[in-house]
Amino acid sequence: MQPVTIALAKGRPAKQSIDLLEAAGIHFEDFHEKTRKLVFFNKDKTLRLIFLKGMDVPIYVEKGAADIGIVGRDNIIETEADVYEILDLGIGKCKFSVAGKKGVSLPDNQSLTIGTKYPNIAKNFFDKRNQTIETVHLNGSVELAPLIGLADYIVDIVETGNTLHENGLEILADIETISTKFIVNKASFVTRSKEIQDVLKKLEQVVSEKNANSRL
Ligand SMILES: Nc1ncnc2c1ncn2[C@@H]1O[C@H](COP(=O)(O)OP(=O)(O)OP(=O)(O)O)[C@@H](O)[C@H]1O
Ligand SMILES: O=P(O)(O)OC[C@H]1O[C@H](OP(=O)(O)OP(=O)(O)O)[C@H](O)[C@@H]1O
Repeated sequence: MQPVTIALAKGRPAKQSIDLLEAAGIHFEDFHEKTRKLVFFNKDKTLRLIFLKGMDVPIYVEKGAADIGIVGRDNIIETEADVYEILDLGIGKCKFSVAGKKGVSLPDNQSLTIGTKYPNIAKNFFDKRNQTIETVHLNGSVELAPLIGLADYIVDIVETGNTLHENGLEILADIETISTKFIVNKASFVTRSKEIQDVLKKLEQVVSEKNANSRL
């Protein structure tokens, strides 16, 4: 039998995701924080872990190249992947916001230029306001765009708000909250149900214990 493949997003929440798997008793051999390897197996080779860019995780899962994905909801919404979103892992918590230079308002009656890593999310938000936008698709340091005059506003992730604050920007509207999700390929959910439920139940247990402890 093929191993069940778990696609895990590299980047910020990767360490916390691995810690959750470990706490659930799911260990991958030879894995260590500084490794450059991208594929790992558990001891009995029933599970395979692959590391990839967050934006690629929902694609791998939708196409069945991975059965399970552990990835930020930002990537799921942006890619519009057709997958089951099963469990909120309670990590990687942040939100999507529209921001601009301090003191500048967000007009609702004119076309705007928006700098963002997430053009679909930006477009969907402004579509709902019946507002046309031109997006400038950026790959990072998005907060620079309004400062340098590349775009009037940005749509980006905000966690502490420090990056906005330190660059003289402020939130003008909140779009939605984000966290890291456990997603599953729709066909695998049926064909590999037993193996997937086994991983899911272990993670659910760890997440609910963490939530209970944080309420104490
Ligand atoms: N400031 C933040 N606070 C909390 N979670 C964040 C923050 N920024 C990003 N995230 C979450 O962590 C995931 C990975 O973010 P990170 O910025 O580390 O990715 P990255 O690897 O730099 O991105 P890219 O894939 O664009 O190179 C995001 O998809 C999002 O879900
Ligand atoms: O509200 P804060 O806690 O300041 O976090 C928000 C920042 O974190 C993310 O960027 P990241 O650090 O991933 O860098 P990037 O510019 O390469 O996307 C995001 O794009 C913001 O810039």
